[in-house]
Amino acid sequence: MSALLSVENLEIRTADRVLVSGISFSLAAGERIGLIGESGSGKSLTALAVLGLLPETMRVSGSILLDGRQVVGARDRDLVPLRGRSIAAVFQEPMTALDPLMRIGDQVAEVVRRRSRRDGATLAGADVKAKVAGLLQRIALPEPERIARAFPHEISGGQRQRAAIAMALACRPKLLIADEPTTALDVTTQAEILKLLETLVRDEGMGLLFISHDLPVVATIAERALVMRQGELIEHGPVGTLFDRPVHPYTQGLVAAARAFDEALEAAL
Ligand SMILES: Nc1ncnc2c1ncn2[C@@H]1O[C@H](COP(=O)(O)OP(=O)(O)OP(=O)(O)O)[C@@H](O)[C@H]1O
Repeated sequence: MSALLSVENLEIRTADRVLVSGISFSLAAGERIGLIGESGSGKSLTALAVLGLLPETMRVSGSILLDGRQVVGARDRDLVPLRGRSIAAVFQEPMTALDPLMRIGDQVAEVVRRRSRRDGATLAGADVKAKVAGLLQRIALPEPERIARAFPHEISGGQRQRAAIAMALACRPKLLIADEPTTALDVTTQAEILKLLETLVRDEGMGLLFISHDLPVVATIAERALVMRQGELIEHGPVGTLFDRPVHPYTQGLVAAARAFDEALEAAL
């Protein structure tokens, strides 16, 4: 089976610094991969490269084949059809995806309309409304009708992230990139959003590239994980193996820290 995403020897540099180098991995349709590493290790830049959204000042080399299309070196207008149909993203701060001056329901409706136009269909107003209601229901928002009428600042951070997820879902992408989607939320909301993402990705058969600095969080949602450090990929494998038999001292440190945290938590209970 050919990969949905295949990254080979990716290098990202500015005029005077190599920020990411020698990254190679592939992701099959429906597969869930975690990208883990400390702050500044190059996770977000790798994700932005896959989305074709790196700042213009950065030079990219290597190959990123997404759904059969080469992203490296592609013109932005050639990538527009890929975004939304093949790939969508959810970021740490939901306000990056939301328009502060537009009601939540209208924003989701906009994506539903755009997606159906790309499929060559024009939906009637009532059909759009029904699809928006269905999406808001699927992301388990309380009072979906009130939230559909609300502006982003009138709902909570967790609700905003759910709305951003609804917009990504409305694209029906083959691959979802989730870059630290729960970091800005409190612990209970984090767990709820993780569960929601996991269910949706499984139900839709979407591929997932889940970025986090938190190994236990990655372990709950991904099948395989890639560990990055200082712009390089230092270890990868099934999450169970990484947890039980980490090879690189950095990964060993991550596992030890996660275990120590678990033990401290248990002792406190
Ligand atoms: N626009 C930019 N210009 C120059 N350097 C940048 C830019 N964006 C990121 N970097 C640098 O590239 C490196 C990788 O950054 P990146 O954002 O990918 O890290 P990360 O692993 O996602 O970190 P975090 O977990 O903190 O988000 C860092 O050293 C960062 O300072």
